[in-house]
Amino acid sequence: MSIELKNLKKAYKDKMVVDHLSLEIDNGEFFALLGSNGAGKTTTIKMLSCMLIPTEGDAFLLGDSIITSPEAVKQNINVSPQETAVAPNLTVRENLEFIARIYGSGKEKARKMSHEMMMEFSLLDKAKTKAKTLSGGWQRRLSIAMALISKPKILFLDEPTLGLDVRARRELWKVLETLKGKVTVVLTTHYLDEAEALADRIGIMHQGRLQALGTASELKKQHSMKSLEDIFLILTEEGVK
Ligand SMILES: Nc1ncnc2c1ncn2[C@@H]1O[C@H](COP(=O)(O)OP(=O)(O)OP(=O)(O)O)[C@@H](O)[C@H]1O
Repeated sequence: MSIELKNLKKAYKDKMVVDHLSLEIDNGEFFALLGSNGAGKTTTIKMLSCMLIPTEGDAFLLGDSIITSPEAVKQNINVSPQETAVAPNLTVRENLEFIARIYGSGKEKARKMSHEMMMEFSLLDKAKTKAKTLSGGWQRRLSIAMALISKPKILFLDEPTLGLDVRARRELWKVLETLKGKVTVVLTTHYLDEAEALADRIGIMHQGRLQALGTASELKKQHSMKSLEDIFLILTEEGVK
């Protein structure tokens, strides 16, 4: 088991944002969390990545509790957040080296790891380009490479293809596909086709609760519907509890 959520809850005053979420995600699984705006996806990811303390409940990442062992959890994870994490005035290579150094690599090792990452992510010919001059798609690609340079066992991707054009999205999908089976990935997205194309399993959240869970074909079978979009619309309708 890679990730185990046990009755995870987050409330702001009397507003329940994540409502007793329980879920298990396997090692190497590519898991997509869907839900409309405000469903609680980002809050869930922030709690799992120890950026936000739950109001109640707990989660275990590779056996470590986010409440009692956040430092151990942080050793195994990384996040590519919604707002891209790249330093705009550093080049692609410098951004990667900077992160590798933060994670404790010496100068030579950081250089070597950055080179490997640039090869893996087809960033080599952009090595000397300042991040701020890259297109949104390439910035996001760099942000994911930066998140992977620490060799995390679990990677959280919050809306990785937000704002990208169709071609840039498809290009990024190819990159994400190469992660399958190697790293446990939890991805949030508003693109249902993205979840269907990439994820082993999909969870649909609505008002802080998990309304559905399964592979795309299981969800279609369960709801006797051909399209994930129709299922999503029914499960996330106003007033549905
Ligand atoms: N610091 C905060 N104080 C009060 N309410 C908050 C705070 N942070 C988030 N919320 C509320 O929690 C709810 C869930 O937000 P969250 O960002 O987790 O949703 P989401 O599913 O990621 O949405 P989106 O798809 O729009 O990114 C929203 O109603 C949001 O307004």
